[in-house]
Amino acid sequence: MIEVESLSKSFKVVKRGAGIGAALKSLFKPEYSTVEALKDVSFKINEGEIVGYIGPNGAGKSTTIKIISGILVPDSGKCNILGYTPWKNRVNHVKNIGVVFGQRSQLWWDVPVMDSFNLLKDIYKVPQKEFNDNLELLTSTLDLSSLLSTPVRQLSLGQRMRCEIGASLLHSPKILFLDEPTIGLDAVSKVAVRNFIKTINKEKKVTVILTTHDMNDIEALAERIILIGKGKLLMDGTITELKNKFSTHKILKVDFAENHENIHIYGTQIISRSKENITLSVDLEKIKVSEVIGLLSNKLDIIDVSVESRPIDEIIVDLYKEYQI
Ligand SMILES: Nc1ncnc2c1ncn2[C@@H]1O[C@H](COP(=O)(O)OP(=O)(O)OP(=O)(O)O)[C@@H](O)[C@H]1O
Repeated sequence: MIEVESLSKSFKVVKRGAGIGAALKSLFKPEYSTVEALKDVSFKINEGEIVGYIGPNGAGKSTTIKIISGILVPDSGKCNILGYTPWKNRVNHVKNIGVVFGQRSQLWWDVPVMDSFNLLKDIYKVPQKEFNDNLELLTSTLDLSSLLSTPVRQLSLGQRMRCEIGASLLHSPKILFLDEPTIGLDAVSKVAVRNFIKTINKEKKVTVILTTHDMNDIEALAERIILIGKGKLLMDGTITELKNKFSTHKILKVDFAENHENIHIYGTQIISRSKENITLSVDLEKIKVSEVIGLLSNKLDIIDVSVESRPIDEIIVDLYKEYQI
């Protein structure tokens, strides 16, 4: 469905020093340097996937999204999305895709949201019946009814983002590119946006490419992640593979009836303890969590047990460290 092959893109930027002298010099005698934003990036994405496209600041994520949505032309490489090359067949390509840039609005600032929706209907030539059906679905699932008559500039960030996502789907695209869709949203709005993305992926089979720094978005939505750093594609795999690779420890919390025993179990480290509970870090390469629970239950009257994996944010930090990005 989406085939990207050896994409490369560099930007020529003017070198600038600090101060007025340097500014004047760069105006009259500019010196240039080249930023290689993408170097030989290739991947394939199948219909119905939700792929998290991640990497640190400046990695090349937005550049990729801009190229595959047809906004930017790469220096070299190929891209085939549902039979079209985005930057060559823009008119046909944009009918297949919806794009949301969390940091930028596609809605007209001073007019009510509904007017923007109607304009998009005309731009994309959406048949009236399809538009009405989509509008009804989007209004109910994204809770837009009270927002449609409000000018965009009067909306809160969360309200605007719900309208942006609605706007991107009015023409029933098969693919959705989301660039930081939950940036700045509160917890409730984030969950609402995530649930909505899951719903349209399941029910309408919309394929989603999601770039975000919020690893909870990735964990909640994406089964597969593609990691990019310094313009290069570094890893392409499932979240489970990633977790297995970096989750060498689990946190085990055990509540028990009062106890005074000293607990020493091979492969574990005590993080905290009191009379009624203990928190252990379990080294999975040395011992299984179930074995630790078994050993503890021989000695103690256990009331409750919980096992936690390492938070995904910490795993990503390790991942970035491993690739030195
Ligand atoms: N229009 C431009 N002109 C010059 N350099 C650019 C331009 N757009 C991007 N770059 C450079 O290309 C590199 C990749 O930028 P890009 O915006 O794709 O990164 P990103 O992964 O989306 O980062 P972030 O997470 O910070 O949004 C950066 O070094 C950036 O400075």
